[in-house]
Amino acid sequence: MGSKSVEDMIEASSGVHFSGFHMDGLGSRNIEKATTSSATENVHKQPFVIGVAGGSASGKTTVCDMIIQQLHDQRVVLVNQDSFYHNLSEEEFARVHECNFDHPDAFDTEKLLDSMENLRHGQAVDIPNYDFKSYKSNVFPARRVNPSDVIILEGILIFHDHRVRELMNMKIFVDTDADVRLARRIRRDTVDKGRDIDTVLDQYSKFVKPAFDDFILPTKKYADIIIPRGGDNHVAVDLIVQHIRTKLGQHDLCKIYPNLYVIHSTFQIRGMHTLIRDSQTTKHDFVFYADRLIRLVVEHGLGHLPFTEKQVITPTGSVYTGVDFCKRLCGVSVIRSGESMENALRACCKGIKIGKILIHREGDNGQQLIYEKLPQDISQRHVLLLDPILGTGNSAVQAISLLIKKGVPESNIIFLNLISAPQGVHVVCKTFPRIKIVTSEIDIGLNEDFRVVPGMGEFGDRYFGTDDDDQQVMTPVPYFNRSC
Ligand SMILES: Nc1ncnc2c1ncn2[C@@H]1O[C@H](COP(=O)(O)OP(=O)(O)O)[C@@H](O)[C@H]1O
Ligand SMILES: Nc1ccn([C@@H]2O[C@H](COP(=O)(O)O)[C@@H](O)[C@H]2O)c(=O)n1
Repeated sequence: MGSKSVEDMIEASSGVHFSGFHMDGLGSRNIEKATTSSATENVHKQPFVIGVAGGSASGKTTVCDMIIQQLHDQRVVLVNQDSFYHNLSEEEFARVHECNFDHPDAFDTEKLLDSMENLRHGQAVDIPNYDFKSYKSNVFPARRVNPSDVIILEGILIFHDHRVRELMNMKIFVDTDADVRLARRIRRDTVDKGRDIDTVLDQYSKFVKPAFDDFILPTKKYADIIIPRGGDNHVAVDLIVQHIRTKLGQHDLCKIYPNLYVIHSTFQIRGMHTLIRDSQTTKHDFVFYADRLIRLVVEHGLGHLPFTEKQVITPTGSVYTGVDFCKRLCGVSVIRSGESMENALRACCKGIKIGKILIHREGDNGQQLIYEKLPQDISQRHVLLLDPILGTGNSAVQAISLLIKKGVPESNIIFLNLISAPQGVHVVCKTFPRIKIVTSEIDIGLNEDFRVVPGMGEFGDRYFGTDDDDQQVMTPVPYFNRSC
C-alpha cells in the first residue's frame, strides 16, 4: 500500500491532518524534504522551545540552570535575550545613563528571530556575546550554538513580540517580589558589574521599574506556568522538567495510539541507532549494535505482558512482594529479518517456543504468505511478533491476520521492532487497535520505493551479510549456531 492511501485513510477516519508529516512535529519546509529525500539527507525533529521571562533579577537564569542541570541527558541549549541588545553608538555611549535597556526597542528582535528560526530548523548559529561594560556585542567573539533537542530562550521581554512567543512550546514566567528583585539587582550590579549604587538606583527608578510595569508584567498573561519565588521553588522546577521529559520522550503518534510504545530515548540509544543507520558501518558493528538495540526492545516488550503478584522470602527472612512472569508466551518471527530478534528473545525467556512466518513481497504492493510454522497451542499464548522494520505495514497486517486466524486474541499480540514508519504504525494500529507495538524509533516516512527514511537500508541483508558490497569480509556464521 502506498503512503498516499494510508494518509487518506487516516485523515478520513481520525480527522488528523496528514499532508506531509505533520505529526512528527516537522515544519512545512521539512515536509517536502522528508517525502522526497534520499536516505543520506539530513532530516531532524524540531526542538522543544521553552521561554523563560520575568523581571530583572527575578531568578530567570537560576531557573534555567536548574532545568538544564536536571535535563543532563538531553541536548539543551540556552539563548539569552541579553545577547541581542543593540550596540550603542559613540553618541549614545556618551549618554549611557539616559539609555533605556528595559524597553523592547533596546533589543535586535529581528536578529533573535532569525537565530531561533535557524536553530529550530537544525542549523548552528552564532549568538553575539554582549559586553555589559562596553555596551557592545562585537567586542568578544560570537558563541557558536548547535541545534539541540531543547532550546531555552531567557530574557525580560521574550514574551513581548508575538512572533517570538509563537516559537515557544512552553512559556514560563518567574514571579519574584519587587523588593527581592531590587535587592538582588543592587548586589549584582555593584559587586559583579562594578557599578556604583547611585547609578544602579537611578537606572532602577527611571527605567527598570517603569518598564517592568509597562512591558514585562503585562506579558505574564502569556505564560503557561508562573513560578513564584524563582529558583527557590524546587517543586515547580521538578514538575516542569517532568513535563519536558514527557514531551521529549513521547512521539506524537503515541498520543493518537495509546498502544504504541516508543522506548525512552537516551544518548546511548541514539548512538546505537547512529551506528546501525550509518551506511559505512561494518557488518560486525552493525550486528553488534543491532543486537543491543533488539535486546532493549525485547526487554521493553516483555514488560507489557501480564503478571501475577508473588511473594518470596529473602535470605534475611523478610518478605519481598514482587511479580511472577507471564508463563504462556511464544515468539513468532517474520522471516528473514525477524529471525535476527530470536536470540534476544531466547536470552530473555528460557526455552521459549518461536514460530515462523514467511511473507513474500511481490511487486510494491502485493504481499503473499508463503510459509508458516507456529506452535500448535498458539491461541493460548501471548505472542511476541518479531520484525525489525515496520514500513508500509503490509507484512505486519498479513502476519497479524494469520495469528488472529489461528485464534490468538488481538490483545495478546505484541509487535516488536526497531524502526517504524508512521505509515506502518497507522495501518497496523487502525486495523488492529488492540495489539501493542513496541519500537525503538519512529522514522520520518517512506520514500517512493516504500523504503523507510532515513531508515537503515535492507536490515536482513546488512544483518545476515547478504548485501553484495563486501560479502568476502563477512565471517560466515552457520544458521544453526545463530538460532540456538
Ligand atoms: N533563590 C535565590 N536565592 C538567592 N539568590 C538568588 C536566587 N535566585 C537568584 N539569585 C541571585 O540573584 C541574582 C539574579 O538572579 P538571576 O537568576 O541571574 O536572575 P535573572 O536572570 O532573572 O536576572 C543572581 O546574583 C543570583 O545568584
Ligand atoms: N548594558 C546593559 C544592558 C542591560 N542592562 C540591564 O539588564 C537587565 C536584563 O538582564 P537580567 O539578567 O536582569 O534579566 C535589564 O533590566 C537592563 O536594565 C544593563 O543594566 N546594562
